[in-house]
Amino acid sequence: MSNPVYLALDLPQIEPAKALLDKVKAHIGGVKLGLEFFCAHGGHGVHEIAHMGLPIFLDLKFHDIPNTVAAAMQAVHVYEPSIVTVHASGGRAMMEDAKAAAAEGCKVVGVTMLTSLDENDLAQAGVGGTPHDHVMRLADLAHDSGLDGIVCSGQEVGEVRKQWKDGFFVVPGLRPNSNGTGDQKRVVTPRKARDDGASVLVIGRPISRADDPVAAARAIEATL
Ligand SMILES: O=C(O)c1cc(=O)[nH]c(=O)n1[C@@H]1O[C@H](COP(=O)(O)O)[C@@H](O)[C@H]1O
Repeated sequence: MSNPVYLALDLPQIEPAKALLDKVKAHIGGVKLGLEFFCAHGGHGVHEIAHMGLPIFLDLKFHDIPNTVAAAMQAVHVYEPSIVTVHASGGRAMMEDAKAAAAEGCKVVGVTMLTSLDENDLAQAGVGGTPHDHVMRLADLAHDSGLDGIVCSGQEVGEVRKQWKDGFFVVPGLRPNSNGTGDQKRVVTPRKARDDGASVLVIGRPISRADDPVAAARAIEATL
């Protein structure tokens, strides 16, 4: 892929979302439509964005019993996504069935530990060890379940890439500088994530909330 940046189009209104995408599309490689977009605009909104010509990453983070996730995976064939997310903590049978139900050529990736969490959050949930341990454990499970790759932070992607050489790794929680990490706790720069082996760089607010989104997208592209 020439440009690994997928813009997270987390916007509550469809027309501003389309206008933003139209402005920055020359400087990104794809678009990520997540829970906020899907709940606000539904399948119709996905089709409208797909018509703009960029690959679609449908980030609905499926997490349910295997039968339900497999049916949901079949239902999203209609959007022809290039990437779909499930939660790796949904377990082996769920991931196996999700991958079996995915369309040919669609990458199914397992969300390991959200980039908004740190070691304290793990401890509060009763999970021992470091984020690194937790991500590596779930990466092994996702690999053994036949997924194409995982979602993890840029702080782990280098180690995961060493273990899973042909994996497809999606990295969010990216900040081009130290300003405004917001709700993200495990952040790195886009350049570091790419150098450490990320396949896709998910970037939202550093572009969508910038005073000049085109300049922001261009500046990120120039660092890669
Ligand atoms: O699956 C994701 O895309 C995801 C996983 C994760 O661990 N952390 C994470 O931030 N994301 C998504 O990546 C995007 C990050 O947005 P920004 O923090 O605005 O760049 C959001 O759309 C999140 O839903």
